[in-house]
Amino acid sequence: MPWRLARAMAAAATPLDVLDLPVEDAGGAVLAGPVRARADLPAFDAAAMDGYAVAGPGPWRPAGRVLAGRTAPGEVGTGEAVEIGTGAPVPYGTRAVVPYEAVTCADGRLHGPFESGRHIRRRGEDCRADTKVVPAGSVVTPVVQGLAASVGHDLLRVRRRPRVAVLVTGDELTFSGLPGVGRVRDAIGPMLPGLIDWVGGRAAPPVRVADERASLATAIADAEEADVVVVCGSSSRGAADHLRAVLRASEAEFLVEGVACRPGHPQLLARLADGRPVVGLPGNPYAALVAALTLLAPLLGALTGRLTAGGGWVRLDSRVTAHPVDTRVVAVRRDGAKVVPVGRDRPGLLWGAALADALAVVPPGWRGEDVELLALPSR
Ligand SMILES: Nc1nc2c(c(=O)[nH]1)N[C@H]1C(S)=C(S)[C@@H](COP(=O)(O)OP(=O)(O)OC[C@H]3O[C@@H](n4cnc5c(N)ncnc54)[C@H](O)[C@@H]3O)O[C@H]1N2
Ligand code: MOO
Repeated sequence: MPWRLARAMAAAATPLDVLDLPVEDAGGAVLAGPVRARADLPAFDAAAMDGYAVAGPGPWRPAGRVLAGRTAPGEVGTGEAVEIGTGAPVPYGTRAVVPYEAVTCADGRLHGPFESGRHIRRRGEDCRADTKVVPAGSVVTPVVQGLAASVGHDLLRVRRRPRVAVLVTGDELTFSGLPGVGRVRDAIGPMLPGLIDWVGGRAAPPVRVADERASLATAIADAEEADVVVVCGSSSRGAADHLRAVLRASEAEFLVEGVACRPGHPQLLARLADGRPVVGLPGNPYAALVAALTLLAPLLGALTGRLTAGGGWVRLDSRVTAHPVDTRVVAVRRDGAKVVPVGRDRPGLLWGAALADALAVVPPGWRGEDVELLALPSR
């Protein structure tokens, strides 16, 4: 299947259910509806400077004080100056606030410039009640949490974060210490939880599965709590690769079975009989990363209802060569206005991707047109 179509297949999943979370706990979730202001902002006419609220030109006679937090601001009359703190509600009749620095005192009178409307934040001037301030599908970032609180929200309606089971196959894998003859350190188990979290899911700790058909079938069946099951390795056609056979035997429906891309062509997406998706990632770690960004990231994005934020389209260094029929996915970094290949991105090696700013999607037969960038997790 062409790379772009495979990605679109993954992105067609139906979003999960919604829940209301306290603003403080909603970080990282995706908004199920827009955030609307629940009140005018500011909610009252307020001083923007520490100084004096006045009703017209000076000189003024000092007439009391209002500090922030007061609810009854009183009144300011002609020729009066009410001392006021930034953020405090201005007294009725205020036409300007004159900052302390601009005021001098002589003969018991205050003197200073008067400019009608100056240094008053009028009710609703930042935003009116019911204005949509953040669109549905946005990620609740720390800034969104702050804004949501400013406009009066205690709870935010978000999509449930998909729970992802990660099954790591490969009898040759070791999980600590050095690789050696016939022994390969698991690199996908340590990579996936952070990547899944970054795209809005929640990964359970990776589960090791022996290269046996029955073990893989049992592990998939046991992952019943998961909204998505990811199988690492076992995606190809070798004697120890059982994923396709297990899925066929369980009457799963294949949505994507192989993608015309390099690396990562054996990746797959299927739907279990109960509707839950299974993503098969190739065992080669860089191929697994490419597949995770091709199928898993758009799938989790769709389940959370996340607005797709592409990495943008850029001009790519002409040293990159295209493949005649497959899409190439290449580790790149920005170098001024250009994007250049990092190298060290063979299927089994994460070195290039670890140094890269993004992965560039180079279509088959590419001849120098702008290419799409896939963002990589930055932390
Ligand atoms: N006859 C064919 N053989 C292969 C094809 C093919 O089209 N026809 N495709 C090749 C490509 S491309 C890839 S990628 C691999 C995919 O294989 P699997 O997904 O079945 O994975 P394994 O065979 O188990 O492992 C491949 C390779 O990756 C290493 N590996 C596996 N898991 C991990 C892990 N968690 N961390 C680090 N390294 C891992 C494993 O030791 C192997 O070296 O198939 C090719 N063959
Ligand atoms: O397509 Mo494989 O996934 O290159 O290593």
